[in-house]
Amino acid sequence: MQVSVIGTGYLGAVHAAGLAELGFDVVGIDHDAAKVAALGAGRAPFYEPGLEPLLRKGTESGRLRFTTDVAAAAGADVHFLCVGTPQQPDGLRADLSHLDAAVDALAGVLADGAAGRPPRRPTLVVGKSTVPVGTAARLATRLQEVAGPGVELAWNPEFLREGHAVDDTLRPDRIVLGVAGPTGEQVLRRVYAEAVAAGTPVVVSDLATAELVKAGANAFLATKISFINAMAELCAATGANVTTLAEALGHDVRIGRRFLDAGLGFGGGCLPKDVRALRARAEELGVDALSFLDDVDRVNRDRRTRVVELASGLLEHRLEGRRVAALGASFKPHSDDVRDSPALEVAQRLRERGALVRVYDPVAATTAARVAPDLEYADSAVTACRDADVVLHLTEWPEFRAADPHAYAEVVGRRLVVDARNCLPRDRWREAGWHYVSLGAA
Ligand SMILES: NC(=O)c1ccc[n+]([C@@H]2O[C@H](COP(=O)([O-])OP(=O)(O)OC[C@H]3O[C@@H](n4cnc5c(N)ncnc54)[C@H](O)[C@@H]3O)[C@@H](O)[C@H]2O)c1
Ligand SMILES: O=c1ccn([C@@H]2O[C@H](COP(=O)(O)OP(=O)(O)O[C@H]3O[C@H](CO)[C@@H](O)[C@H](O)[C@H]3O)[C@@H](O)[C@H]2O)c(=O)[nH]1
Repeated sequence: MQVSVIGTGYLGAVHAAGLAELGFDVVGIDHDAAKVAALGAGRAPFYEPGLEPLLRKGTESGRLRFTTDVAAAAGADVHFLCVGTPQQPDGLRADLSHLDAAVDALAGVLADGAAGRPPRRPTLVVGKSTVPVGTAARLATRLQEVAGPGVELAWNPEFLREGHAVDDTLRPDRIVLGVAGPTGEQVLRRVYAEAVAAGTPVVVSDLATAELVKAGANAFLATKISFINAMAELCAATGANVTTLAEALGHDVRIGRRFLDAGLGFGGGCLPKDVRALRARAEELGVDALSFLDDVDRVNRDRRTRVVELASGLLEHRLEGRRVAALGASFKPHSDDVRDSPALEVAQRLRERGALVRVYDPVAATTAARVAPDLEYADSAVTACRDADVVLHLTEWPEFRAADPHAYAEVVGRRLVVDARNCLPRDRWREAGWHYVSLGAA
């Protein structure tokens, strides 16, 4: 089976490499020539553990290639849409212009009689991008108008996590198939045959339900994080400990411990924008019941302010010229993605207030420097801490948790640390002479 993957960013590049690994002939299409060149040479244009070996294996076998030319999709039987659906400038709704452009370009290639296209070949187009409910039905109509009735659209949302993307792609925890016609389920079951044989549950639905599964999953995860962060505020006000609280709540299997890590809150290219887009879409449809998502977003944004204020307070609210060491820049560990990164926002806000902020991140210095060039970047945590008046632990990379607080203590100006991810070994830091402050525990 020949497959095209349109949009080869964090989602599409891994999906394309994963499908080649499963034995399909794959062409990845993206209009970013630099990305295409890197991928074609077997190099990942972003940090994702395990992706490069897969890319190299695929490209060397000839099963995986990349191009900027959408006409290369003509020979494929299945086309996956993986382009971005970022936030519109209003900061709420999803911007579907990339997806519309990709569908229009693909429809032109798939139209009966288009150059290089065998006539009347049945074709499946599969949306994987995260979209507001109703998008798939609109795109299905658009595709059939331009490309003819032989082209069917399905929606197959993606649940991969950055930092675990390869494993999540090859061994997903569920497969959701939103289908509108006879071939969608049949073809996608062939695509995912290996995972299905290994016992991965498959949920088949209509298009709208599939779109809502994805939006619902991310909104639920975000709600869980904001819930524990709201409880962390209460812990801070009462001297209770949010980590112990989360542990005890998590023993109830109906609740579960995962996604109850209180701290600086959620960021990235997915959760923040998807929560806002779901809220905005519900409002457009006249459904007010999801208005609580405004609070989920507000609680989350407040965490960043709280860390800025905590750091400022420790420095007697005189930030001008004070040295701040920021440990972490990416939105989460094992990723170099700084889209809506809480860590980077805190660093930038302190810089705007006059602090001299030196950042260290094991992999995200390059991506961070692109969007925040006015911060200083160090090549090690110890270098970032040199002469610092306060140290902020902002992204929970394992190396920060494992570090010896004595090593940092020897180089800093003052032994003040804000553990914005609540996971440094506080007793060890205190024993090493640090004034340790966290978000949600005394
Ligand atoms: N990043 C994730 O972990 C993840 C996981 C699940 C779902 N998603 C969803 O997947 C979608 C893509 O997310 P991403 O993080 O990979 O975004 P991204 O910005 O990393 O990648 C999108 C890619 O699409 C390309 N593109 C845009 N318009 C194009 C066009 N007309 N033709 C060809 N290429 C085009 C861009 O150049 C870019 O390389 C979004 O809807 C996102 O919400 C992302
Ligand atoms: O208990 C927790 C868990 C996570 N986070 C933060 O939440 C954000 C998102 O984390 P995570 O969900 O692991 O990262 P993503 O790679 O953005 O993955 C989410 O977004 C993807 C894109 O839609 C989905 O495919 C995934 O299923 C969904 O988990 C990060 O900033 C984390 O630091 C917390 O603050 N506390």
